[in-house]
Amino acid sequence: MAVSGFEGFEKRLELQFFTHNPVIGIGLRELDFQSLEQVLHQVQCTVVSALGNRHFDSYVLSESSLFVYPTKIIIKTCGTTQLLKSVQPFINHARTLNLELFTLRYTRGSFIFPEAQPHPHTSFHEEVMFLEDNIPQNLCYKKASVVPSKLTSHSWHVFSAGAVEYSDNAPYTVEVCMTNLDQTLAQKFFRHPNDRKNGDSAGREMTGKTGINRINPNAQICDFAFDPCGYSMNGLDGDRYSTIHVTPEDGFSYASFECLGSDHIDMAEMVKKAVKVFGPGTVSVATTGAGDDMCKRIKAAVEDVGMKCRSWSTDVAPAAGKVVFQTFTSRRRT
Ligand SMILES: C[S@+](CC[C@H](N)C(=O)[O-])C[C@H]1O[C@@H](n2cnc3c(N)ncnc32)[C@H](O)[C@@H]1O
Repeated sequence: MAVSGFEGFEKRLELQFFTHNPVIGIGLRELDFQSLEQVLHQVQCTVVSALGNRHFDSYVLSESSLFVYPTKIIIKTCGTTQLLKSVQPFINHARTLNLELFTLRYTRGSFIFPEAQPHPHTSFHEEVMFLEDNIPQNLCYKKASVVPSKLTSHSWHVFSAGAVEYSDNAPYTVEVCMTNLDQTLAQKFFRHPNDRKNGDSAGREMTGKTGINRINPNAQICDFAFDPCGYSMNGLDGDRYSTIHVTPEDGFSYASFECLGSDHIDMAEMVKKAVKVFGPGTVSVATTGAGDDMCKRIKAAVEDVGMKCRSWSTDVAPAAGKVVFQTFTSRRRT
């Protein structure tokens, strides 16, 4: 944990694999728990809770979340974890299952405590160099971008690489980062001393009391409350995941909401409900692979809960598609 405070902003890595085998079966889900733990050990985090369904496995980590699909891995870690150290081990494990990497996407916001980050995360430049050194040569459609905003402390860092160009039918993702949480709402993510609960039961209680369970009522939820404070959850709704992580400590409070998009869910409504849970002073929304209509709907939904859009920036990467980065500040608190 950083000396100055806990770094809530996550680093997120998405790895997509392909196989020449026409029958994929459970693919990467075949990796045993011990192998996953070995990779997580290099990243410097552990599994605290797990839940799977017919489509994928989800793990709540001591620092955020891991999702394993048959041909895709999404891992998101915060604090001073060394996320990019998982790239090579995951590629090697996948090879044992005849799966080859064909796209990689790394994203993160701007750290609150950048000076506390260890190698290979001391700067975006270092992260990009490390990635370039650790991905196969055939991932030739590459781009690194820092997508700016009008809020100087918020920019969106994206590195993507693919063996093929981005295709429009890939699902879109929405990554919401919130800082300066309303103190009364953040207090709900502190445990009561001597509550005689474990991380799972205290997490379940927070999920209900904060309204997180109403963001997507169809989702199965795997939740965990840290001691004395902090909360993480993974939501499973068919083949779509969602995830929330909360650092409630005043001075560096942070919460994130992330969800995989589809035509079957009202994403804008979900983002709106998630922002309402935390009453943040600042919100950023990074949408990857969605159309402008969806981004406009999300903007309107966030503005509906007392936020004002301050900036809207766009970047296009050959392997990731269009990235829209929007920032908002609270009308109430400015
Ligand atoms: C892992 S959670 C959520 C992470 C997420 N990226 C975020 O900051 O919203 C982090 C919160 O849990 C608290 N916490 C308590 N014990 C922890 C532990 N053993 N490992 C990581 N975080 C812990 C931290 O102080 C922080 O408030």
